Amino acid sequence: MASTQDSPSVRDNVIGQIAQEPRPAHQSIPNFRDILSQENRTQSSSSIFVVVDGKEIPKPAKVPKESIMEMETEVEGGDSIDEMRNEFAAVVQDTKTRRGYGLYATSDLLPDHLLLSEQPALSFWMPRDVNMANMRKEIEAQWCDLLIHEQEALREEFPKLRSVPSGRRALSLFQSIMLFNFALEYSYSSPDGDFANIYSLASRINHACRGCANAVRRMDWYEPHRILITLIKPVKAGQEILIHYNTMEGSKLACAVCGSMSDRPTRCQLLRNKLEEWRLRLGGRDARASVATSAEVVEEDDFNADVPGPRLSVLDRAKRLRNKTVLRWGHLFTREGCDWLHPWQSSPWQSPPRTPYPYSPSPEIVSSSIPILRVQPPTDEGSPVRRRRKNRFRGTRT
Ligand SMILES: C[S@@+](CC[C@H](N)C(=O)[O-])C[C@H]1O[C@@H](n2cnc3c(N)ncnc32)[C@H](O)[C@@H]1O
Repeated sequence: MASTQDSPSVRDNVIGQIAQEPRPAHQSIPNFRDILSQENRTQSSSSIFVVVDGKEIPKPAKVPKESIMEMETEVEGGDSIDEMRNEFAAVVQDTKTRRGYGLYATSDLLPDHLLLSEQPALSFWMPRDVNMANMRKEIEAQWCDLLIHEQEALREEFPKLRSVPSGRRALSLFQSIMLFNFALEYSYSSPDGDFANIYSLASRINHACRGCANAVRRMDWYEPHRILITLIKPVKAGQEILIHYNTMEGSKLACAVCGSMSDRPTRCQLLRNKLEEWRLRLGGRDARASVATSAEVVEEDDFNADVPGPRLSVLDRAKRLRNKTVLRWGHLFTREGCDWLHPWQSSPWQSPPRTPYPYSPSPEIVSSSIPILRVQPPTDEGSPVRRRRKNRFRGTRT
């Protein structure tokens, strides 16, 4: 991978360009979304991140688009630092709650840390102009198009895929529906809305309200749509990583931390956030650590918004009311009755234990080797799955 340390970052360039352009008086200072959309329009470049000794160095890079495929082949196949970072930064574990599996940090990290930078393990092309039934058939066809060992690897990775057989030319209606539901549940829509991307680690992240989420997501505009998960709060080793889904699906889920059904935290959580902020301030730590400023979260999340806003059915509203009541009372109980607390909390009022920073990883973490799924074996011409799928749909896309 070419060293690009000295070159200015794409975003800096964009900011520079925006600053140089004469701006009409009525136009406000460009916000984060403007900068991102400018960046996305910079067709010939891509941002690359590199990690050295477990620390993220946002590597400013301006890479010609032609060389991106080459670099990614290198990353997919070799002992990439990027993969190492993902592997060591977070692990999938059973939350032992109704949330099922979740993603947990393996070390103590501060806000703004880029936790994951991951390529999709699988991406389904989602034609926009077809109805749900046809989309299900389309996804079924794409699944049947995969090689058996790719299907097997995915089935092993995601327990919810175990009812979907491998090596078949077609699926039964039940299997097809299971596959479709899996795709809807685990995928992040690409920024252009054309692909539903499923990631080994990022697709395991559970939902929290905006105030309680400790990370935000962003996705590369270009294929293969690498997802970037950045922390907005300090996390402790063993703490669950949570993002605000900001989708219709997310609006039906209770926040994993405070139980709020809206995108705002409960008052109790707000109070805890405030107390935590002051605790850190008094301790001379970075004050912005505790509470993500809503503005930041909104900026990043809105960029990823899949739907304009939640529109709940009567049944969903009734469920929401029921959950709200149950979860609110749950706060009165201890950890056993209150399964959304973080592992370090024995009660909702307890502050996280302090650990010195920078964190030096413990020997167990360094020596643990969590296999990373590589569904697409690297070849000289890129991934066979993607190539085959592209050929299949060539000429059919509008
Ligand atoms: C992207 S998956 C997350 C990983 C999933 N928990 C697993 O077991 O693999 C999204 C699904 O996780 C569950 N989930 C996520 N956040 C949740 C929450 N706060 N409360 C309850 N369930 C949640 C929901 O079933 C949702 O459809």
